[in-house]
Amino acid sequence: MTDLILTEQADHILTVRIHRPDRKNALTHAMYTGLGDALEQAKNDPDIRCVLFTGSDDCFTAGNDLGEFAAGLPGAFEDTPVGRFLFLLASATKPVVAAVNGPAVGIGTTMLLHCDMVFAGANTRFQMPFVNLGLCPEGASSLLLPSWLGRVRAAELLMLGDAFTADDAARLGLINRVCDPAETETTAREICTRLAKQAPAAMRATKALLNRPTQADLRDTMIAEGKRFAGLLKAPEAAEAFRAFEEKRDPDFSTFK
Ligand SMILES: C/C=C/C(=O)SCCNC(=O)CCNC(=O)[C@H](O)C(C)(C)COP(=O)(O)OP(=O)(O)OC[C@H]1O[C@@H](n2cnc3c(N)ncnc32)[C@H](O)[C@@H]1OP(=O)(O)O
Repeated sequence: MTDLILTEQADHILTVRIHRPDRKNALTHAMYTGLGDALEQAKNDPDIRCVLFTGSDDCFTAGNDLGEFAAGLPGAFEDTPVGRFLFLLASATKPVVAAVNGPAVGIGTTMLLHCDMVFAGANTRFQMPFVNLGLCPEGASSLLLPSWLGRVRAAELLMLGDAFTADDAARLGLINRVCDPAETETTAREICTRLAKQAPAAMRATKALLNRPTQADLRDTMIAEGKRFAGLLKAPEAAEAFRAFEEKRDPDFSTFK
C-alpha cells in the first residue's frame, strides 16, 4: 500500500491521482502496484464506470523513478509492477480518461496511448526520452505511435526524444483538448461524468472495437519491448545516462559502439 497514489470514488468515477510532489511524481515499483490495484478495483466494482488518471496542476509524472531504474527491473517485465499496470491499462474495458499538466515523461506519455481521452494543460511537456536514457520504447509505443502518426513522426519522437507541447500533441492527434492548467482536471471530470452516464454494455463494445486493430499485438509488443528494455537497463549506456542525470549534465555516449 502506498500513499503516493491516491484514489477517490464518487459519482461512478474512480479518480487515481499520482502524488509524489518532491520527485515530480516519478513512479516507483510501489506506485505502479498502486496504479495496478486501482485498475483492478475499477474492473471488479460495478459501481465504477470510468477511471480518471491525474497528477497536480503542475505535474503529471516525470516517468519511472531513475534511482529504481539504476537497480534494474525486479524480474521479467511481464511479472513486474510496471508490466502488470500496463497490461491492466491496455486491457481495461471501462473508459479511462487522463487530465495531464506539466511534465508527462516516459511512461507519463506512453500510458496515455491507452487512455480513451486525454486533456492536457497548456503547460504540459510530453517526452519519450528512451534513447536519450540508453533505453528503448515501452508501453507498446513502438506499435501504436507508427500506426497512428506514421513511421517518420514516430521515429522523430522516439529517436530524438525531444519534449513537445500540448499544442503539438493536439496537432498529432495524441490528445483531445488543450486546457488552462487550472481547469484541466475539471474539464476531464465533466467528460468522465458524461461517460459514466452512457450505456455500459454499448460503451464496452465501443471500446473493444476501437482497440481491436491493435489489441492482438499489444501484449506481445510490450513483452518484446520489455525484454530489450531490461537488457539495456543493465548496459553501460543507461548507466552513463543515469549518472549524467544525477550530476545534472548531458550524457556522453561518444565512446560507445
Ligand atoms: C518504464 C518507464 C520508462 C520511463 O518512464 S523513462 C523516463 C524516465 N524519466 C525521466 O527521464 C525524467 C527525468 N526528469 C526530468 O527530466 C526532469 O526532472 C523534469 C523535466 C521532469 C522536470 O524538470 P525540473 O522541473 O527542472 O525538475 P527537477 O529539478 O529536475 O526535479 C525535481 C526533483 O525531482 C527529481 N526527479 C525528477 N524526475 C525524476 C525521476 N524520473 N526519478 C527520480 N527523481 C526524479 C529530481 O532529481 C529533483 O530532485 P532534487 O530536488 O533532489 O534534485
